[in-house]
Amino acid sequence: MNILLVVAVALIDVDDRILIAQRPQGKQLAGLWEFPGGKVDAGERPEAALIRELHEELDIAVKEDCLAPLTFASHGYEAFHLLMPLYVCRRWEGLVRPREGQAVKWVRATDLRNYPMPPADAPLIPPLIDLLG
Ligand SMILES: Nc1nc2c([nH]c(=O)n2[C@H]2C[C@H](O)[C@@H](COP(=O)(O)OP(=O)(O)OP(=O)(O)O)O2)c(=O)[nH]1
Ligand SMILES: [Mg+2]
Repeated sequence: MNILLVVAVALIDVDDRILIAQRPQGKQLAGLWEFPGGKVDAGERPEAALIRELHEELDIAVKEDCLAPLTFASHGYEAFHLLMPLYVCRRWEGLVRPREGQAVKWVRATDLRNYPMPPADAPLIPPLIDLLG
């Protein structure tokens, strides 16, 4: 069994809303809403991977000490087993600007269930509701 390590983040704004992004057409799980992030490259530290992904996908700069671990997803997909730490981040530099054509939305934790997400993400929602209400 192949374990795929993916890092993701709940970016939280001053009104306690969370950023979700819609996976672009042509990608696996296209159309579903996800937490920004992506695959950790070989030899890359998870936090460095997340900082890189946030720059690539959203054009923001995040400092490592602004990333706090919250929970993780562990989910068996057909082709691999996903292990995905979820960080929270309330501070970054720059304005969120989707660079890969993806739609983004700021939503309350209690509204996350209204957006179809990958199956791995369902267990991530209660800890976010606990944190933010
Ligand atoms: N970023 C992210 N990926 C998720 C979430 N939930 C979930 O099952 N995944 C899965 C979908 C993909 O199989 C994998 C992430 O892969 P990806 O294709 O987004 O990786 P990436 O950003 O590095 O993109 P790429 O360069 O490989 O195209 O994790 C989530 O909330 N956020
Ligand atoms: Mg990604």
